[in-house]
Amino acid sequence: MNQSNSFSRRRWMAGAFGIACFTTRGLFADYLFPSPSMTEGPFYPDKMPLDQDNDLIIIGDSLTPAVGEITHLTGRVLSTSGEPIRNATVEIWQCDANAVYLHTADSRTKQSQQDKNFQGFGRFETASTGEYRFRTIKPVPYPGRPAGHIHAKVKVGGREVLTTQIFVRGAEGNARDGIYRSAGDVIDRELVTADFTPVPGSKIGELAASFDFVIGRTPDDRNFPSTRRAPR
Ligand SMILES: O=C(O)c1ccc(O)c(O)c1
Repeated sequence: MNQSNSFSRRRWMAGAFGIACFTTRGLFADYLFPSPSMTEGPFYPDKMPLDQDNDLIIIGDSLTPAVGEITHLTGRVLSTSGEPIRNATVEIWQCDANAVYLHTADSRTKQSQQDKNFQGFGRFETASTGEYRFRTIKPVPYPGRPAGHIHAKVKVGGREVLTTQIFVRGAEGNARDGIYRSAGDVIDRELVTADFTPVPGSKIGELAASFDFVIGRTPDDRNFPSTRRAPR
């Protein structure tokens, strides 16, 4: 075996190795699981509140906060390859502590129960890190919906790219909630569930919840479970 032959054989092997790595990269690449889409439900606000900021606890410059367990909901908007998505608009809406939505079909019949200090809807636009934050309340059950949940919608460039819901890990009503159960398999339910944990040192019992919105589909989608991992 002469020198050049050996050299070219090594080159060929290196080339083949490179091609093999390239072609298998798709199988072994690490993609985030896309957030499952879930129903918008009947109560996306039909009349937007004047205050649509990311603090749902205080309306305008009111001094009276909403009733409920104050929750700092934070997270990121990401692509399935883990890139932060900037200029994404995250909208959330949920019923108040008395289970009344900011929607005339709901509040009309429950006016006296409505918490007038709960904003019911909020918006946040992401910057380059894809991060968002809201101050809201821990969601409570709604008649017929035993699992408390926060509705969410993500828009990019004005286009709706995801409508989903955020559920509370360990909530007693989860197992009885038809919409939670229909989210998909156990992984899908995991992907729409967040821990609501006490904020260390908070004297008023605030909670923190972290939830990433992962937009899109993995190239291999549902075929290679080993390549899918849950958002943190
Ligand atoms: O179908 C319903 O009645 C219903 C009620 C409340 C919700 O938040 C929802 O998503 C659906």
